[in-house]
Amino acid sequence: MQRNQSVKVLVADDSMVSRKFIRSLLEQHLFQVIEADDGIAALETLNENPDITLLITDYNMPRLDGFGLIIKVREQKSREELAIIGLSSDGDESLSARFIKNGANDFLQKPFVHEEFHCRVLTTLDALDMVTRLWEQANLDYLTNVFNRRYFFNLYEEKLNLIAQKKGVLALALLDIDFFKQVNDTYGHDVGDEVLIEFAKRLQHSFSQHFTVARIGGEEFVVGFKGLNVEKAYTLLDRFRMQLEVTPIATSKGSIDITVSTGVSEFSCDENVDELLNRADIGLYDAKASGRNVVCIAEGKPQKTF
Ligand SMILES: Nc1nc2c(ncn2[C@@H]2O[C@H](COP(=O)(O)OP(=O)(O)OP(=O)(O)O)[C@@H](O)[C@H]2O)c(=O)[nH]1
Repeated sequence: MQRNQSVKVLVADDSMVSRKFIRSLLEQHLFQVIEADDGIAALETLNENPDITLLITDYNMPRLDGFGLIIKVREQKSREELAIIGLSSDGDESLSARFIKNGANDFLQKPFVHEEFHCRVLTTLDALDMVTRLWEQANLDYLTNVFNRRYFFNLYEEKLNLIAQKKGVLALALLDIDFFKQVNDTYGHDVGDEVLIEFAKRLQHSFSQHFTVARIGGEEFVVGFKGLNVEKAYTLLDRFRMQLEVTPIATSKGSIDITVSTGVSEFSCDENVDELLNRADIGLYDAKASGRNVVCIAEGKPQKTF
């Protein structure tokens, strides 16, 4: 029940009586309910509320019917992102199979027993939760909860091809916490973990609204700056570096001063992720060699803005 309070369900049905009835069943289980009176209104509502996780849709509706709605929705959202349950009072026995072929997760024939309705909704949402958990285990870093290496490489293989086709720009930063071994040696591995978690939070806070942040190794993180050239990325990264330097990380063993060294490279159309990352690594090597706590543009000289 507690989970249900955060679940938004969209009910698409042209019959107000039917919508109100389904709403009352869902609200008994504390779901948040939104209504739409046909397929077009449902599409608009889904666009305005990207956090809807379940769509319950009737088959016969004016303007756009249940099948048309599902086909349109599935162009944007997979079964793992948005669950759909089809409903119909039409006696056509092939409807359930057609609903599912078109992309519904499940189907219910009207009229239905309340208990069956609740079972279908809960089973569909449980399956969605399980897929989400599996996806998170495969793609998020277990310690810091930012994207992991696997996610980053998969995403960027695709992204670089698209950027090359469109002649877009992208800068890639490789960030490595300075003297991190000393943190572990002085305070213990658990405190080292606390530092990594807070460092990742700060990176996310600074960059993840517009850019991709991932942990790709022990104390190594990447940020992919799609749409930015290396100079613009440098400015953001150097601001991050300065803020980190003056804001110690609070841990269970007290505040710890941390600095970061960063290498940043700009995508050139004929390279893959490994090559781009290798060039950022050359920048990182320069940053470490020049004394750390600095951002270096790949194959360039260490630069500070002050
Ligand atoms: N606590 C913690 N430590 C980790 C984790 N992964 C890697 N490390 C540690 O990170 C440290 C990295 O140390 P080094 O590669 O020697 O680099 P450094 O001490 O940061 O020195 P520079 O990079 O040269 O500034 C090692 O001590 C690893 O054991 C982790 O998940 N948790």
